[in-house]
Amino acid sequence: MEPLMPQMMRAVNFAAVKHKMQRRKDMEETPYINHPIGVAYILTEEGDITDPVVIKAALLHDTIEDTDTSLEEIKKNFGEKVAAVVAEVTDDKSKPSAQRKQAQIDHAPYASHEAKLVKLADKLYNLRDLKRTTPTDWSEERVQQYFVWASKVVHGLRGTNKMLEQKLDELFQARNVKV
Ligand SMILES: Nc1nc2c(ncn2[C@@H]2O[C@H](COP(=O)(O)OP(=O)(O)O)[C@@H](OP(=O)(O)OP(=O)(O)O)[C@H]2O)c(=O)[nH]1
Ligand SMILES: [Mn+2]
Repeated sequence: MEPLMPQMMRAVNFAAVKHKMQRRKDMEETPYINHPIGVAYILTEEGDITDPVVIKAALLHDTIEDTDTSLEEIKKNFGEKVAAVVAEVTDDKSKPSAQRKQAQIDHAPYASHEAKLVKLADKLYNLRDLKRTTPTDWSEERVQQYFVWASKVVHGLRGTNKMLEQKLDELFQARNVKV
């Protein structure tokens, strides 16, 4: 087995190369790669997660959805397990947004433990990002709707990681969103 350090560096570099043209929707146009790195960091730092499959999947979680990356490419470079988790957290972008949002709510309870961890950290990052700054062209109502929707997805992810769920609940409660 290849040592862990080069394995992790390959994942972080792959994500950086794939997301290099992409920016977040905030006014500062933050580099998109801050998000997948931040999601992986939430898992190690706040979730106490050390499973390399989960951390690699977190680093790679938006590559298929948001870049030209194929599932085959993830398989070839990172193996079947990581690819399966990334596939599980990838929205079908050929579907309209409302259907994709509903699908996340419907599928959350049936996701693997690994995929649930990535989804919890992804939501935690994005909700914190909404607290930090509002994406350009989002109304206050849209922000609130995102919190309400995220709480429904998180409902289906419960029983996975106490610490992450606790921190998500604090964010929902601060917005008066029922948990
Ligand atoms: N809060 C926030 N989100 C931003 C920003 N820039 C990009 N995003 C991304 O936008 C997505 C949420 O925006 P929506 O309009 O609801 O989703 P959509 O792009 O998939 O239609 C998230 O995708 P995702 O990571 O795939 O997660 P999810 O929303 O599908 O769970 C998030 O990562 C930003 O500045 N702030
Ligand atoms: Mn994401």
